[in-house]
Amino acid sequence: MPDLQFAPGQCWISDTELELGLGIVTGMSGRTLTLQFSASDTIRTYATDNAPLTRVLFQAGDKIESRQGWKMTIQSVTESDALVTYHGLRDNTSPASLQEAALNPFMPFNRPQARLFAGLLDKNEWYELRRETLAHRQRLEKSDLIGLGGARTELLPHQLYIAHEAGRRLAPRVLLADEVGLGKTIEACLILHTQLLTGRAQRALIVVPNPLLHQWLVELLRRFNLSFSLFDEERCQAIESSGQSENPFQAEQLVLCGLNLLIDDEKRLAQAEAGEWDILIVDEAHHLEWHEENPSPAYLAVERLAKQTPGVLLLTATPEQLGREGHFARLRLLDPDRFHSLNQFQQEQAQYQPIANAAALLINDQPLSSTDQDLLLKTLGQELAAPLLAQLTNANNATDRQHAARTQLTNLLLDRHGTGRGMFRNTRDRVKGFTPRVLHRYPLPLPDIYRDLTGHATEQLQPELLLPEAKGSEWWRIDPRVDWLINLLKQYRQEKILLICAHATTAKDLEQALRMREGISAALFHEGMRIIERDRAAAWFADRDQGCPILICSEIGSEGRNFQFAHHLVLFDLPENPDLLEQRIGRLDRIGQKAQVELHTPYFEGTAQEVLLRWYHEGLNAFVHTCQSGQQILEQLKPALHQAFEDCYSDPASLNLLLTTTRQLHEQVTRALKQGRDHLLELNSCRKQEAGELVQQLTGNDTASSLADYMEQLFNTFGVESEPHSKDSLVIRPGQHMLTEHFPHLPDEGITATFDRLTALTHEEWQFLSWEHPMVLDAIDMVLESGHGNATAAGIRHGAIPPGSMALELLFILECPAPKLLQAGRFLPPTLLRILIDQHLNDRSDDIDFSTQRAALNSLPKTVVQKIVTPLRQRIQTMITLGEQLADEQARATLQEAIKHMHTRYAEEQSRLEALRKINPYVRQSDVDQLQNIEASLRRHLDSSRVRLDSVRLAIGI
Ligand SMILES: Nc1ncnc2c1ncn2[C@@H]1O[C@H](COP(=O)(O)OP(=O)(O)OP(=O)(O)O)[C@@H](O)[C@H]1O
Repeated sequence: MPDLQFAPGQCWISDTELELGLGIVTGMSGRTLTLQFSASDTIRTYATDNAPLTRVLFQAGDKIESRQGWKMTIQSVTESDALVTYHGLRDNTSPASLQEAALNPFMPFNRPQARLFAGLLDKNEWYELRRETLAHRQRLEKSDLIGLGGARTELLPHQLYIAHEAGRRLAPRVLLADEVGLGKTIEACLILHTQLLTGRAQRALIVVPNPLLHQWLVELLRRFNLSFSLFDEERCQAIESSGQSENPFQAEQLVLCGLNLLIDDEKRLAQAEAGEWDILIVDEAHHLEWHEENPSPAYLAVERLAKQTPGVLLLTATPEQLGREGHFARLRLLDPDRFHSLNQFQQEQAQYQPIANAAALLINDQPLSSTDQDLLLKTLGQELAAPLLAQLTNANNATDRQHAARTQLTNLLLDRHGTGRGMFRNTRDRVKGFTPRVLHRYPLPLPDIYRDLTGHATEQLQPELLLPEAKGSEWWRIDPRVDWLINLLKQYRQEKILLICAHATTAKDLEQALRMREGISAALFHEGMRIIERDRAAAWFADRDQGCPILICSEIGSEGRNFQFAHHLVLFDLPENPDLLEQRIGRLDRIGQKAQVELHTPYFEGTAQEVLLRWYHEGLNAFVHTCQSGQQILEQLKPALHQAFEDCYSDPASLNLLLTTTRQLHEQVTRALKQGRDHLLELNSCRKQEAGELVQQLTGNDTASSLADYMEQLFNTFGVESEPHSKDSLVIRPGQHMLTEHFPHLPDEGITATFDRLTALTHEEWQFLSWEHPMVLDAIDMVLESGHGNATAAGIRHGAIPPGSMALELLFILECPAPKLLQAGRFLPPTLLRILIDQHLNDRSDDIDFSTQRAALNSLPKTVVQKIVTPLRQRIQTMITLGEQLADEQARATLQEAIKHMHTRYAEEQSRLEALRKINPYVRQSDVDQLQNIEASLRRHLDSSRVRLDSVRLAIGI
């Protein structure tokens, strides 16, 4: 590079760091010079012989700005002692002069035409990368599936349906109540992911039972790349004492904390309440006990948070575990205005039956009686229902028209009734694909030590707890269940076994028994251990090679944890609560379980243990099948069950009567649930067709994804090294000569990554690169926010551009500056408008596309380009002005289309909500109002959309 001619007071700009703004030469010494970049408060020293700097020189016609802020259009330029002075009209009124050192250092210098005229040109490949990036951003912002495809998850229809439904709402308030192990955590995270990526939420608080904290933390990071801060008392104190923030909950955007932190300490709760969250997620929400007169502290805490937070997601697999009252209470947290009276709620629940019946007839393609038709007319309104019913019942209509009417009526019914919008509940029966569950029963004789124990018959369920502690004659030395367990472990030597019992004492004793009697190492998991110890125990158990064969848990192990890598579950005792039994089994019987689930239950013959086991198995069929009705039946039959515990010695025949009654009730309740409210709820929790389409679209996106090619181009341009690692994976690391100091989310040691979903699911230690991965999103921003690639010039051999002539390719962006949460991009994403003008001012946009003829483009030395550009500056400016006019015309049509699309969407949505509101009290008036406000605001912002020149490419015929 030739030596550049520098002099103090001159204005230069850094080729590699445009963001520094204008720099003034402040000193020269030997072979170095110093520049001061006042805009960025930076001083840089360069070697004079290879400084990456370009001289800033303006010409007549250019607009410049002084340090004081006044503007001037240059009329002439003079030079003295290597410094230039500009002359023109100050603010277009009085004559003025401005020395180059007095230019405003903040003057934007990454505008493409300014760079073109200043000779600050990038390589052609940069321009191409920019153009592709603009096109990708446009596609991504318009997508309706944001947040759903980027997580490391299988694309499961029932989850995607819910996440798509709720994730797109502004401030979703829903109860996620899928049966155990169907993926509520994943659903909640998908909703959260969508809310965060679309800007609908920025601050999120997740509250979970303490034992599940780490599992959540890991799932959020590993599957969703969401880095939450784990809050406990220690962390709060650390933030307070560091002075970072008075309220620790204000110090972070994404916070995960245990429920106990909030209920144990009023100060922490008040701080969390003042956290200004956009969304609150509460896991295992059935813990929030509520009675009309006496709500629990946990309930009250969450109630306070839910009042302050626009979006609320409550998760529970067993919404009715604490009875209907509890269910009502959770819905009340979501919408206190709607659910103000338990009594009214219960009455409404009973009224859904006829509507559910009609929906079932429609879904099952069965004829509608005149009573059913009347009901549809009454519930949906004449206007809507009458034409559809006519279409359905007209025998002359083609079957596909009848089918369409049937589907539409079903959709209307599902839309407008029940807890549809406020609650989702998928069941195993509908989701399907789960492995079978098999029960193995092991009758054992009741040992004498337990025979004479006085106490309540229910205490026989865990008789070991009644024995006084006595060293040397502990229960586990004599209890036949322990011998049985040792044998089982020997039988399944190669397998992992999860054991759950009701109490921590039993768990601890069992661990001791296995160790002392057989030298078997067992991991322990109970409430007396610290969370970190529990996590360690779970990890030891999970370790395939070095891990222990058995994990012994007290009841807390039965909630929320993922142990589906094992398929043997020992129910050392049985809980007296069907939902709890399902929770226990759900540790293994959950998504991801590949083998048949083996349930092992030892019991003492002729005792309450046998009664309970038979009641569950022969009465409720609760072992091999999820029992939805169990809780309700227990409420009715509890006294009879307890009586059977008492009578098992004296009157074994009474048990048969109880079993018969239970079976009958089970059938009845199951039938009612299938037909009634819950059935409607199930149908609405995953509409098969829409869910299937979502899976199809996302799978299509995965396979058609051009991400790998795009990222390769990006890596090459930025100097990031990438090389294949193994099939479907690559290693990415910072290169020796990177263009930026840091490439986003690329640590010094590099990463291994894959673009393939299946590979990502089996290799959780690798990054899953999708269009939603933070590395990709931040790299897109980096390309677009820097001016890189927005001005280039190339020599071209092209029939339409004879040697010596030129053409200008202009990339404009039509953009709607609007707050992120309005999601204007759904209608008008930043839209790329490409215009190509030749030297004779002809629009050649449709004839010439350089991107398809990259080989014909040749790079030209900067000095050559500048020699060509300088005398043609006026002409180039005219070409740009013409391009702007053409782009404006194109933009008008695009904008009209976007506004029309937006109106149609909102009109549909509004009329749907208005109609829903009339008949479904679960739809809030605020939902309808909100929709109207959003539409008005969107319209305002769309109207103020503008076209901006993003990049230029000068093509010079050679
Ligand atoms: N789409 C998915 N892709 C991959 N794994 C999944 C998916 N959905 C769920 N899983 C896995 O299945 C298991 C159950 O999911 P999750 O914990 O979300 O269920 P849950 O309904 O919250 O369970 P519980 O009722 O026990 O709280 C977890 O190990 C989870 O990682």
